[in-house]
Amino acid sequence: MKYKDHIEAVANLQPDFLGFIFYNKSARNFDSIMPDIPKSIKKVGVFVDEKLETVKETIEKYNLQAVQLHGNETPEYCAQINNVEVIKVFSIKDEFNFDVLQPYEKACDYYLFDTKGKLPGGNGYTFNWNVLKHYPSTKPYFLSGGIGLNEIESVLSFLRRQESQYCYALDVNSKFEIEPGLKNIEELEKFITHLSIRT
Ligand SMILES: O=C(O)c1ccccc1NCC(=O)[C@H](O)[C@H](O)COP(=O)(O)O
Repeated sequence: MKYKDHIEAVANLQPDFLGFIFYNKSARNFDSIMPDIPKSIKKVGVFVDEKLETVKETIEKYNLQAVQLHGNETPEYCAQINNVEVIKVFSIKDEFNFDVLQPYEKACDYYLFDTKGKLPGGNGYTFNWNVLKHYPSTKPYFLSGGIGLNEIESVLSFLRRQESQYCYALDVNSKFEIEPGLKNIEELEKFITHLSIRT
């Protein structure tokens, strides 16, 4: 299957967001022609401490609707990205000081909680979601990090708990891959089906 057809197969699953990695140290770095994707799906550019100008140019070039920032981007940096949604990523292991969110409250649209690991993203491990019992904000957040088919029961259990009140989306990646950048469509389909029938 051509890469373009593969992306279209993922888009056929009708996710709310579809991420494209713009980080040349990643094995998933996107350096291709953007296929036509239904307008209902937001195309997300994933960046790590990228130059603001490059982020803005990439938004224009690929007509992105959101950016996901995995580096040490400051609130001031986030605030300078206009006309698209800004998802600021925070990496968590066993503990997290939620005070760091306060300066970002006005500067971004969503938080994304990922697992701290060797790489700035795509590490394939879950973090201790109990940490989110102390989530102090009302800003919607994405839950991410190591979520795969084996996590369905724990995700469903999490979604029934109070700390998931502001959980807006689930972000999945390496646990659904045949190889970096190539998703397993059947497994993604299973995941979506299980979650939409049983929540
Ligand atoms: O996936 C990458 O290669 C990557 C590299 C640099 C920054 C971010 C990256 N991925 C970001 C994601 O959105 C992942 O979905 C998120 O980190 C969770 O990944 P995984 O643990 O593999 O589910």
